[in-house]
Formats: sequence, structure tokens, C-alpha cells
Amino acid sequence: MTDVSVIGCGHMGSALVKGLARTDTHRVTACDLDTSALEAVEPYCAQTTTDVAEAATAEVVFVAVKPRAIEAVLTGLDLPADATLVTIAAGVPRSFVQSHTDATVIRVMPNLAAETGNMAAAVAWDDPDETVAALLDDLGEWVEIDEEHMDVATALNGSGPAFVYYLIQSMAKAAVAEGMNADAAETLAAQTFKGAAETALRSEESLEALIDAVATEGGTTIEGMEVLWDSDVESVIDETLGAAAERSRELAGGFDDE
Ligand SMILES: NC(=O)C1=CN([C@@H]2O[C@H](COP(=O)(O)OP(=O)(O)OC[C@H]3O[C@@H](n4cnc5c(N)ncnc54)[C@H](OP(=O)(O)O)[C@@H]3O)[C@@H](O)[C@H]2O)C=CC1
Ligand SMILES: O=C(O)[C@@H]1CCC=N1
Repeated sequence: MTDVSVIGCGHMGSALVKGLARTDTHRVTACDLDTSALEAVEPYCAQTTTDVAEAATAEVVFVAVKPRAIEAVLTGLDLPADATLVTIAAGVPRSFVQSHTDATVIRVMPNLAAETGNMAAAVAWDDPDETVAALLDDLGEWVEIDEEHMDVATALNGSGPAFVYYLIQSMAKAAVAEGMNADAAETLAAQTFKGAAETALRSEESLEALIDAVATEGGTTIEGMEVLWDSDVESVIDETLGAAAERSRELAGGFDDE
């Protein structure tokens, strides 16, 4: 049983609390100044508190407040050297967080699918931490990266769910334009993303080979693929991720190491 606290129970913090509740190997303290945020996560954790000092007794402390609030939270958070602080804030360098605490700092870029145990997360740390690794295993898939790649991870898997929702919506809209019922179209589009993602994760085939497997010779898929290959979709996606990563770099510019 690992004592974990989550400071900031908004969108991402509540997804972490709910995801951790899916297994019974954590004792979670949820902390937020907003009592309505705490009420929403109360069924999923051992205790809720508005007092950061109560959250500071955990072995692993996730700080899940907005980047602009992180310095105030760190200033009021007195962690011992044997604690681990996990920062998930976009654009906030690990060195900035480390300069405000005696705890070991690990930087993670998670995503909202933590709530269902399907998170994709990127992790930057000095040394692997088995306790945090086990926590992340319970929340989904994670990979270790160099911190210099955290801005692109923020775009790819942190912001990524929003981009995927947009793509699901676009495919569903196209089916609706052909006359399909909107609910049916959204279910089919979303499940198609889920199934394709599962195959991409589990298959040893390349993505090109997976495309080939769908595209029966003389069939329907190749007609659609020709449109995609001739379009600027790839460069639009490159620009989309580029814009999000650039914003992460801009945010980082506001945090000097101390
Ligand atoms: N949303 C996402 O998909 C992802 C977010 N992140 C990162 O997670 C962090 C949180 O983002 P998100 O969940 O979207 O933001 P939210 O605004 O939804 O949640 C932040 C929560 O923290 C609370 N809070 C603010 N100050 C304090 C404090 N001093 N003590 C305790 N709680 C406090 C806020 O309360 P109040 O609203 O009253 O200020 C709010 O409930 C950000 O740093 C973001 O970069 C990372 C990956 C994905
Ligand atoms: O939009 C944001 O800034 C946060 C970080 C990644 C996802 N949401």
C-alpha cells in the first residue's frame, strides 16, 4: 500500500485520483482549495483535505495545479528528503521544482485517460523509482524520456487526447453528412480509434503494413488513403503538435531555476 497525495483535483488531478482508485494498492489523499473539486473525488480516495500540510505526509506527492499556481504551492509544501514529488505541469522544468523542495522530483507528462487506466505518460527522472513506476503502471502505459523532449511529449500525449477527439469528431461528422445517425457515427468513429490504437500498440507489424492490411486491393480503403496521401494533413498535424510544443517551451521560459 503506497501513501499518495494529489494536490490540485481539477481535470488532471481528479483523473489521477480516479485512476489510482481502480486498484487497491494506494491510499490516496486528495487536496484542493476548492471543496466542490474535493466532493467530486471523495468516493475515490481515502481522505480529502484543503490543507497542503496533510497532503505532505505521503510517500509520493503529485502536484497537479496549473503552471501559474505551482510556485505558490511549492512554497507552502514542506516535504522531507525521502519523499517523492511528481510534477505534471506543462512547461515547468524539473530543476525549478527541485529548487523549491528537499524531496526527489520526477517530472511526468500524463493524460486524462489515467481515469480509465489508459494513460499515455512520459517520465523524466534522474534515477528510476520503483514506487512511481508501479503507480504509473496502474494508470496506463509510460515511457522514460530525456527532459529535453518533455515539450513534444506535452504536445503528443498530454494535449494529444484533444487532437484525437477532434479527429473522431471529424470522421463522425463525415458519416453524418452521408446520412448516418449522429450517436451511431460517434460510437463507430470512437471505437474505430480505440481498436486501431490497440492494434498499433500490440502488433509487431509496422504502421504501413497495418494500413496495407486494411486496404484490400481494388477496394474502398485505398481510395480514401489516396486522398490522405495527396493532402496536407501530415503537415497540418506537424503544425498542430509544433504549436502545442512551442507553447510548452514558452511556459518554460517563465520559470528560472533558483
Ligand atoms: N488537463 C490535462 O489534460 C492535463 C493537464 N496537465 C497539467 O496538470 C495541471 C493541472 O491541469 P488541469 O487539471 O487541467 O487544471 P485545473 O484548473 O482543472 O485543475 C487545477 C486544480 O488545482 C486547484 N488549485 C489551485 N491552487 C491550488 C492550491 N494552492 N492548492 C490546492 N489546489 C489548488 C484548482 O483550484 P481552482 O480552480 O479553484 O484554482 C483546480 O481545482 C497543469 O499543470 C497542466 O499543465 C498535464 C497533462 C494533461
Ligand atoms: O493544455 C494544457 O496546457 C495541458 C497540458 C497538456 C494538456 N493539457
